[in-house]
Amino acid sequence: MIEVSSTFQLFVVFMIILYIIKRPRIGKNEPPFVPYTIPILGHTYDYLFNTKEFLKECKEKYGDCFSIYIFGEVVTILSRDSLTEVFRNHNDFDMSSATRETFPLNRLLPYGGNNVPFHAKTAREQVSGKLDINIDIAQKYLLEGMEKWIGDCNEPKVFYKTWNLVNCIIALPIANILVGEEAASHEDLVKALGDLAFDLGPLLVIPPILFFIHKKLHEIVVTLPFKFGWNPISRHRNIVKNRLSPVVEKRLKERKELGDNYKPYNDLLEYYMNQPDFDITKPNNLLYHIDNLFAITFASINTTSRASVDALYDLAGRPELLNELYEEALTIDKECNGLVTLTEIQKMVKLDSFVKESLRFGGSLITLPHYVISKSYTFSNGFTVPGGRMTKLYTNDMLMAKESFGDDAEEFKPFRFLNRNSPATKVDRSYIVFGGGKHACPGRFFAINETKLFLHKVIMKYKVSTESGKIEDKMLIGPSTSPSQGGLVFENREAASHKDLVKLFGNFASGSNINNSANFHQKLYDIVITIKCRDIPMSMNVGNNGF
Ligand code: HEM
Repeated sequence: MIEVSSTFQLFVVFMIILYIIKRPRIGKNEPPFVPYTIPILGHTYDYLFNTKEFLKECKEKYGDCFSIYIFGEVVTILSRDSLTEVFRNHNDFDMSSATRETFPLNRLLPYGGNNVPFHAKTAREQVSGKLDINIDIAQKYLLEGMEKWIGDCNEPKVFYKTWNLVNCIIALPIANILVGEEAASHEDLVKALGDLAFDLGPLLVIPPILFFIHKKLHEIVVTLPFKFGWNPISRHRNIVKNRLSPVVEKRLKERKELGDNYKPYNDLLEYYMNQPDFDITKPNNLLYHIDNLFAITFASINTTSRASVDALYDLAGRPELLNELYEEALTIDKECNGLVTLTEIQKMVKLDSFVKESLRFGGSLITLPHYVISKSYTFSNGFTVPGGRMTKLYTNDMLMAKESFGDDAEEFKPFRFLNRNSPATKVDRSYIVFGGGKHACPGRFFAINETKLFLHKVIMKYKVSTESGKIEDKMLIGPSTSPSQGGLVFENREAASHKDLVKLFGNFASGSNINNSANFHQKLYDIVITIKCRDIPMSMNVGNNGF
């Protein structure tokens, strides 16, 4: 009994000390601080479990820029103009150090991988900068991946873990672009790269409860399992090392033997091999380059597959949109006989607008944390935040701004950006899906084109619908979202159309369509164009088509 009471006393003393140490200290001229009632916990509960309403209320009451108390620290939430200032002033705000706190990439990739400017240059020059070549590779392997993981679907097939499915398909072309066809012919390597981000994903969603005591504690606890054998990174690193070593050796031998006649490979591995610090005779040098490869893998595969799966759900819940995009796809596909190049992707203007709208509706409320790294920063609205302050961007508020997207900003309008000289890759003050300013995502040109190509191939081959028949909502996890896990139904277009045709004539023969011949003609026309009777002009009107 005495032991219980002394433990309790100790706990109370600990909490009092914690309260005193962690008391929010708000300086002069800071953004308004939102009052709270529960000591220590502050706004943490509302931020995690009532995020949408909580942030909305705060913004209505305190304006675009306000501070809250979560996980034992004061965090300043920024929207609209003050958010834009973060992107414009990269010498005052830093994202890497802020992200590292909850996602210690430096601990996960101990050999390398932390040189962000190098990855930005790599993505800009080698991935987005070689779009022509990379899109050809993407086309070949997207088709192979779709064949392998989705299949023919002559009978409708329902998929549930759709993000994983799409991630497998997206990983295949990206792996080929990163390490080349020879290494990427090994399934275990492609799987290692594809799974990398998913295996690390759980780290991102662990709420940093230990921040209440000390920030470092969270990192120690999160990386603890790695020390006891649970380390997805080292497992993947071994696979990639085993597959890349012989390829690297072969290329080095070719370089030596062929000299000036050596024909460089068009992949990122070749780029790494051309770096002055590439020397596999040095210990851990190959591991250093593999960690660099992991960093770019982490930035590219999971993000692109997320964009693609979100768009797929947005499409599947809207059959009329699918039909409209199918018409555009069919016209373009006919022009190039199914062999799509960058030029054709650029002609897919409706698809582009839809992808942009789908990304705008990503749904995550708060993203892109940044630390104030200068002594202090004064926003143009006059508020000052001190150095060392964590700021978080209320991106969803900006993406739903009526001032930028019109009065219907909160409505999903797939062709909102059509004929507006506003492609999905364009970053501007309010379209911040890819960040902004100096650090705006350099991989976005590739990501958008690959997403469009993937959707094009899916639209051409399948009828996609949600199993529920409704538009599926994303799952809100605190301030972030994850794709719906509702079933997606894939059905081969041609097989479905043949069945529809048999059914239509069956009904006609039994007389059930006899009183509605316009309806019969329209249905017949839809079916015929779907079966790729490509000589029928798309604009042909049922009223005067002579059926
Ligand atoms: C739809 C897919 C993608 C989305 C939504 C996305 C989003 C983002 C965002 C929001 C940032 C932070 C920007 C900022 O700090 O202002 C970023 C940075 C970055 N992204 Fe992407 N990204 C995608 C695809 C890719 C791809 C395919 C690559 C590589 C090929 C890539 C490479 C990078 C790199 C290297 C950075 C760091 C840039 C820097 O700090 O200077 N991303 N991305």
